[in-house]
Amino acid sequence: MDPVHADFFAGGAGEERTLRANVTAYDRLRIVPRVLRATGDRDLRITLFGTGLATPVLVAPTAFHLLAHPSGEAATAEGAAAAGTVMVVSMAATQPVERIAEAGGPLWFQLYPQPDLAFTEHVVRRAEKAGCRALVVTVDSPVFGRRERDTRNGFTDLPAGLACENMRDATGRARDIVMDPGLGWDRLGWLRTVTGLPILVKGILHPADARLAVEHGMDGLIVSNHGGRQLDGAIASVDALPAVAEAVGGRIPVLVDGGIRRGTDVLVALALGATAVLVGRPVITALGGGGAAGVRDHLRTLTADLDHVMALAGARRPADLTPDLVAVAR
Ligand SMILES: Cc1cc2nc3c(=O)[nH]c(=O)nc-3n(C[C@H](O)[C@H](O)[C@H](O)COP(=O)(O)O)c2cc1C
Ligand SMILES: O=C(O)C(=O)c1ccccc1
Repeated sequence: MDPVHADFFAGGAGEERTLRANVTAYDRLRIVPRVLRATGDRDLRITLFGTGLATPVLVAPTAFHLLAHPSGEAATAEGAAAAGTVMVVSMAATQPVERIAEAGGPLWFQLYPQPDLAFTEHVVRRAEKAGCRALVVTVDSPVFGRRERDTRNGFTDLPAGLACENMRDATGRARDIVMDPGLGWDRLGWLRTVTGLPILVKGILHPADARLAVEHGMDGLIVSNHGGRQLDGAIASVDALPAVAEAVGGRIPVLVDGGIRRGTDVLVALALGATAVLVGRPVITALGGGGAAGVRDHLRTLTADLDHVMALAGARRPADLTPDLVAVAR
């Protein structure tokens, strides 16, 4: 991979404190296993918004897959489908959602609501028609994070010949994605009138915002700091999870992403109140190294690792994972 693109994928905002914290937070969380629970074989299947999944590990929305592999997002979709899980297609995907959907599903579509409402509605319609089963609205990006690796490398845009294919308007031109500092809950209310798809808000860290998400009729939320790429210094996502899960109180599914690398990380996240987790950078690495098969194998390996550590912790199903199984190391 071009080192400039590798830096784009790997990097975070500012000092990269939050990027690191997402991973190191899991180092401080220890599992308090149960024994003699006679769990037998594990069953990792979950159902989200009516879709049955083989695993509680989903693919997070990430931009520009054609920079990682010549088969791009289509290969990621094929790999996720083979592993029996959801791929969240980024609004900054480098292939059309229709083509990605041909390669595999189930898909959800990630949206940065654009100030141009008619255009936003057009993008939503495309995602719906392509068969996407939920919308993931990213709300942690009122402005674009400052990623200093990209600044140093002079990486500002996609190379010639590549574009955000789902940003094409009626004239066929691919528009730039606008980060909108004017985005508020009213716009999510508007979006609700535009689509019948389930809507998840991505980028919740504060329990008060989690309560607002429920009050505004959101169908799910994702505890996330955008993989440390937006607000450097933001709380690690797994550290924010318990208070958010408590505020939601089981009314809607709570998902989490950021720093999930091992089965034990998934176990801890589910125990602290997540219904499912999403994985970002490891999927890009797997895509770059092995295309669709790489993505499939990565997701299967992570799921097998989860299965293994659940056996060791005395849990049969994701629902068996409760907060008492996690202690903070001193
Ligand atoms: C290269 C890259 C591109 C990303 N692009 C998007 C995006 O287009 N939309 C979005 O909502 N999140 C985006 N994210 C954030 C991810 O969805 C996710 O929150 C994060 O990567 C999870 O952390 P992890 O990489 O440690 O697993 C991106 C992350 C990376 C690393
Ligand atoms: O890099 C990102 O994290 C991201 O969200 C993004 C959004 C738009 C274009 C490119 C990347």
